[in-house]
Parts: sequence; structure tokens; C-alpha cells
Amino acid sequence: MKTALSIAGSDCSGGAGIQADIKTMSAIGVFGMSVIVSVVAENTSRVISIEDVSPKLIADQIDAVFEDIEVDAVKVGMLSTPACMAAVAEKLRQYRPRHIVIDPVMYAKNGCPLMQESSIGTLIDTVIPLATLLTPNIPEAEKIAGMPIKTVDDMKTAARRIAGLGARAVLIKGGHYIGDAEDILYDGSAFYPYVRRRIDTKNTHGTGCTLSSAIASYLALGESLPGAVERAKEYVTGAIEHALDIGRGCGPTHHFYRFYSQQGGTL
Ligand SMILES: Nc1ncnc2c1ncn2[C@@H]1O[C@H](COP(=O)(O)OP(=O)(O)OP(=O)(O)O)[C@@H](O)[C@H]1O
Ligand SMILES: Cc1ncc(COP(=O)(O)O)c(N)n1
Repeated sequence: MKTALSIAGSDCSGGAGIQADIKTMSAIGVFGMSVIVSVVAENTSRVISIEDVSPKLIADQIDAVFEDIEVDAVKVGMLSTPACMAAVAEKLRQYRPRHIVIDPVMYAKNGCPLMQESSIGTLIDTVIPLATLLTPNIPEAEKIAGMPIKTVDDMKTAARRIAGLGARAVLIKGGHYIGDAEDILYDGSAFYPYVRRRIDTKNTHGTGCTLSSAIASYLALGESLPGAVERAKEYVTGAIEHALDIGRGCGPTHHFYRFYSQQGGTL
């Protein structure tokens, strides 16, 4: 069985972070593993508090996985501080996994910060050059590229700038855009658009986590990069279409609706 590792934060309410990643990996059919970088007390409406795991324990978790198990793809999510970033980056440089999909998470859907503002320099200098694919949403891409993004042409310019920072490929997600849900992949030479109709729902907690871990899963299964993004886009669109109206805020994406419908369930 192919394997994928999520290095990210824990969302106790189950909709984003490590929990969304493992559900995605399981639904796609790869063996999901996790390195917890931060524990986030959060739900569909708010973040209550965040505590980071020590750099040593982050490094030890990564050693525990890599010394024992072949890792076919890695997804990196929330890294809140320069210390967390340095611990993860050092180990990724040591183990050099083939596929490293990095979601540069900065804010939760409800606007709560998940990355310290002062970490942006370390993100750019230390983390982004490790990415075989970086998956910023529009606000994240604006911060990293240092430019406003108002049009699809701006998305392309920003993707080129971010590739110039060392990411081998960049997928700018249009979830925060108006109109269709259009994402643009830049692989260093060509642009690939991925467009789906925007689904009218407030239940989009964990969409970015779902997409990036789905891409990592399909890369682990041997898909090409444009192919993995196409299949992951299909996956996240289905997961949003069937998103669950759980909690008082933005409900989570649904990973097992096909399974439940086969079982005759109602979820
Ligand atoms: N309402 C929607 N309808 C269809 N697709 C959507 C919708 N919202 C987001 N998407 C898609 O979901 C994926 C994640 O994009 P988004 O921009 O929401 O990421 P994100 O903001 O990083 O997510 P997160 O909030 O989990 O960090 C993209 O493929 C985007 O186009
Ligand atoms: C631990 C963790 N990682 C990532 C997100 C971003 O997801 P979203 O913006 O959908 O809340 C989150 N809320 N929590």
C-alpha cells in the first residue's frame, strides 16, 4: 500500500488539519500517517488556543516515521512559528521525500491566525524552497508574492513570483475569489486551469487541507502533477458538495459520502 504523511496541526473538531488529511488519505486509499506540529483547540466557529509541540518532539516524530516506513508523499500544513518551521525543514532536507506538497496555512476560515505574522520571512527562506508543490489560497499568495491578486492574470503573475522563491510548482487556489472556483497550477513552464462551479455553502472548513492532502495522496499513487491536481480537485469538489452541516460555524468537508451511500446510510 502506498503511504502519505501529514505534518500539520491538530484540529480537535475534526474538520481541518491532521484530521482532514488522514480522512482524505484513507478515502483515497493510501496509508495516512501524521506528525503533529501544533495542537489547536478550535471548532467550526473559533480558535480558542494553540500550543506548539517542541521542536525536538516534532523532529522525533519525523524520525520515527522515516526510519521505519517508506513515505511516498508528504503534505505539510500549519507551521505556526519559525521554530516549528526550522524543525520540519531540517528533517525534510535530511530525508528528501520525493513529493512535498506544502499548504502555507496562515488563517483559519473564521479569520483566526494560525501562523505568527513574524514567521513569513522564515516561511519564504526555509520552507517554500522545499516544496515540490506549494498551494496558497489568494490571501496567502498575496502575502508571499507581495502583490494584490484581483484577476486570473494576477494569479499567474503571483504563481511565477512564488516559483521564483524556489517552489518547484505552485497551485493558487481560487476559493476566496469571486465567480467560479478556479485554481491555477504553474509547474515552472506552463499554466493549467482547474475550474468548477462555485458551490453555494458556508460549510468549507478544511477545504484547503482536503485539497493538499488529496494531491499528496494521488502523487503517492503515481499520478503526474497535473493529473494529481485534477483528481484532487474532483475529490475536494465532491467533499464540499456533500459537506456536513455540523457545528454553528463553517461545517466540514465530507470524505466518506460514497461509502455511506453504498451502505444505505444517511450521512
Ligand atoms: N464554494 C466552493 N465551491 C467549490 N469549490 C470551492 C469552494 N470553496 C473553495 N473551493 C475549492 O476548494 C479548494 C480549496 O480552496 P480554498 O481557497 O478554500 O483554500 P483555503 O482557503 O486554503 O482552505 P482552508 O480554508 O481550508 O485553509 C480549491 O480547489 C477551491 O477552488
Ligand atoms: C489545524 C488546522 N490546520 C489548518 C486549518 C485551516 O483550515 P480552515 O481554513 O478550513 O479552517 C485549520 N483551521 N486548522
